[in-house]
Amino acid sequence: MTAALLDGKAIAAALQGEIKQRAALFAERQGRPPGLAVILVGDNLASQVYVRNKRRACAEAGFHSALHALPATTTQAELLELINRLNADPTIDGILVQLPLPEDLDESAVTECICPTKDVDGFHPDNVGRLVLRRPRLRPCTPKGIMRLLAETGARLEGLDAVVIGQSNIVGRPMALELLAARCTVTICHSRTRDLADKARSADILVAAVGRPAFVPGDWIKRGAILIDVGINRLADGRLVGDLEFATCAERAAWITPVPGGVGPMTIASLLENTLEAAELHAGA
Ligand SMILES: NC(=O)C1=CN([C@@H]2O[C@H](COP(=O)(O)OP(=O)(O)OC[C@H]3O[C@@H](n4cnc5c(N)ncnc54)[C@H](OP(=O)(O)O)[C@@H]3O)[C@@H](O)[C@H]2O)C=CC1
Ligand SMILES: Nc1nc(=O)c2c([nH]1)NC[C@@H]1CN(c3ccc(C(=O)N[C@@H](CCC(=O)O)C(=O)O)cc3)C=[N+]21
Ligand SMILES: [Mg+2]
Repeated sequence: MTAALLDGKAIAAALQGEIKQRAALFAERQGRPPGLAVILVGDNLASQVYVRNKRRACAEAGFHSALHALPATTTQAELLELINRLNADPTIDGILVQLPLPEDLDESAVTECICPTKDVDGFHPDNVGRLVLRRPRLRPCTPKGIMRLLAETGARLEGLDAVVIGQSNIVGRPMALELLAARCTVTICHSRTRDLADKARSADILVAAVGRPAFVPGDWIKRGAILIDVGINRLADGRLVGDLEFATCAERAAWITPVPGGVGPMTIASLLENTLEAAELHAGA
């Protein structure tokens, strides 16, 4: 078997086309477009690339976007003051603070300062709690985008064995909750997991969110599995690769996401979708 490619780039482009139309309708009715504020603290190079991609997507979809690029020396008080100003700004529907933050800043205090209806990352405890309770409002972008990719396979998810490698707040945990809501049987693995290869081999759906190049070899893959590669790893030669050993994994799987062009573009499409949903909440639409 050779896996079919789950083309995130193409699926995200189609989604963004629909979002653009909905945004135009919103702007016509409300007299303003949906607005996203992105806060970037310090000069992390990868973060600059992602932020550029996010702002480009906003422009293409007809959203208002405002970049707040702050120096690495920004204090916690200054950052919270900016967030409070954006919380009160009626032209801004979504606020995204690019992570990771420089060491001296407190990520959870910053996340909790964002108004939950403007939390387009879905990281605020209110939104996390809502996801746990299966009454989601704003859902974390990467897992949300992945659920859309899974829908594109046409597979019936109910009852499938899903294995998530990685338990971070931004990817692994919300991913597991999304899969559970779809009534998969979910296993979450991490750096202390024993017999990881066996766990992976049991997976009908395998999501790798580790951050190590080619971490998952082909002989960990069940034949016919759906493989989702979240990892974004920049090699010394400049190439971008995922967490899966792509060629050997693709030999066994039914579906596989490429890196680049898989999960990354879906994350950005979900961010736009969340910003539009937040705008609709704010407009009472
Ligand atoms: N495509 C996209 O849209 C996005 C891509 N990413 C990428 O996804 C990757 C993961 O991101 P993120 O979740 O933030 O990363 P984190 O570093 O926060 O989490 C990595 C997870 O992998 C686990 N892990 C590390 N080593 C092993 C190991 N040897 N065996 C099993 N598990 C292990 C860690 O376990 P433990 O908890 O025990 O330490 C942790 O849970 C990165 O490459 C990141 O760049 C992230 C966000 C969006
Ligand atoms: N508050 C916050 N929200 C995030 O959503 C968030 C974050 N912080 N910090 C970092 C991670 C990472 N992330 C990515 C988004 C897009 C691509 C993306 O566009 N990837 C392209 C290629 C990008 C490239 O060329 O480097 C692709 O996979 O095809 C990747 C990674 C969002 N994150
Ligand atoms: Mg992290």
